[in-house]
Amino acid sequence: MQNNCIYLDNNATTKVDPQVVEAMMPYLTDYYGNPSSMHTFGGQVASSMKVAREQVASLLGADETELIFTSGGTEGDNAAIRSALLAQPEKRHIITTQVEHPAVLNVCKQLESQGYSVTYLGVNRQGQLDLDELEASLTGNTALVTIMYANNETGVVFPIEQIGLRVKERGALFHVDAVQAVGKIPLNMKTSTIDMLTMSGHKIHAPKGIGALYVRRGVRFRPMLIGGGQQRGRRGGTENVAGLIALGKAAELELIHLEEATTREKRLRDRLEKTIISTIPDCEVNGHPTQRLPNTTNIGFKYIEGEAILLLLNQYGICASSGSACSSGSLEPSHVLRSMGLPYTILHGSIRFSLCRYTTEAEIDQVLAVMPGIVERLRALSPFKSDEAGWLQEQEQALAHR
Ligand SMILES: Cc1ncc(COP(=O)(O)O)c(C=O)c1O
Ligand code: FES
Repeated sequence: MQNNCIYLDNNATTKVDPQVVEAMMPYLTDYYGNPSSMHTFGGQVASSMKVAREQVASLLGADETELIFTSGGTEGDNAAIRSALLAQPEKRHIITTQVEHPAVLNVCKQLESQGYSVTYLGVNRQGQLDLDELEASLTGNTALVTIMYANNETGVVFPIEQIGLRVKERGALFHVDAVQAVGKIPLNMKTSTIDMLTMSGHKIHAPKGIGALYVRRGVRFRPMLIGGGQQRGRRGGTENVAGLIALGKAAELELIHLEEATTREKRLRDRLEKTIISTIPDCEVNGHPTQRLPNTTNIGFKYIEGEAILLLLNQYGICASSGSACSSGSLEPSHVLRSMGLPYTILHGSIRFSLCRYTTEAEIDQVLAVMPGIVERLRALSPFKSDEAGWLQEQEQALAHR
């Protein structure tokens, strides 16, 4: 297996930090007791879990009792949405956006088939929401507003607190999928309007399959997993102890590196992005120039296929992506870029680079060294440019009719 690549796909998943591995290892070997057991052997594990809970709580500015450990982002999103509806059976309306992760969108679609009505807010060309549209959609029947903090594909950040104020005015619950924001944006639940917030371990250098859902004290929670009384009855099942310890350590490290994410990573991202835009013709950044995560850039290269760029980058040992990990490979253009109303050529020629604290100057240099050649090579082969106008019109029309 190849593991010496230049890894610029950190929004898909991240490398587990060696300190995280070290912290979790004893819980896979020596400390295997059940945290719910009466004996000291299990009790020790329960104490370590409490420390992990406090570490995660610190990263979110939450109280440790407000956290439910989950299997990751997908479970957190599902549990939050279902809980909000079960807790308010009289309300039948949900508001979300067109650019959410499938863990929210597909749940909403299923709920529609069960009689709920769902408003999918649109975004503009820069990926931003219209807050007036949100306000106009809110009614007394709205049970839940579920909106992501930052988009996984473009990195566009939504004005979550401004949204939250409007949601609270109308008495709806506010859930935020912050899977991509945690560790990249400072969060403080104590001063926030957010009622529930989803996070996932594997985006912050912890392993896959662990995450947490924050539920504000006082917000009624209806569990999705019902079983033993673990996690104060809010998620049955013996805890993923090693994963949980890992999440705690990863959260502690994210807090230490938060400043770095917003300075060093951003500087590297900006250099990558600016150099590409200024040296390669016919390309542009997708998403708002500043309301964006510090580590993400999504760039559209006209007249070529994003997948083709990725294959050539891969030959140089560079990992990037087009769209999101779960839908790439489908060749369907990204639902996020489509919602932004991007023209056909950019829609198909877009790729995402997402950095992390391990990304180096030298790695960015290497990407910058190969990108112009890759784009030039593909454009030379591209049938699009020769009969650009006619071809484009055809494609735009085809898309409009889907
Ligand atoms: C915004 C967002 N939400 C949810 C998820 C799902 O998280 P997980 O893979 O932990 O289920 C992801 C992961 O890709 C994501 O980017
Ligand atoms: S599950 Fe990660 S991008 Fe879809």
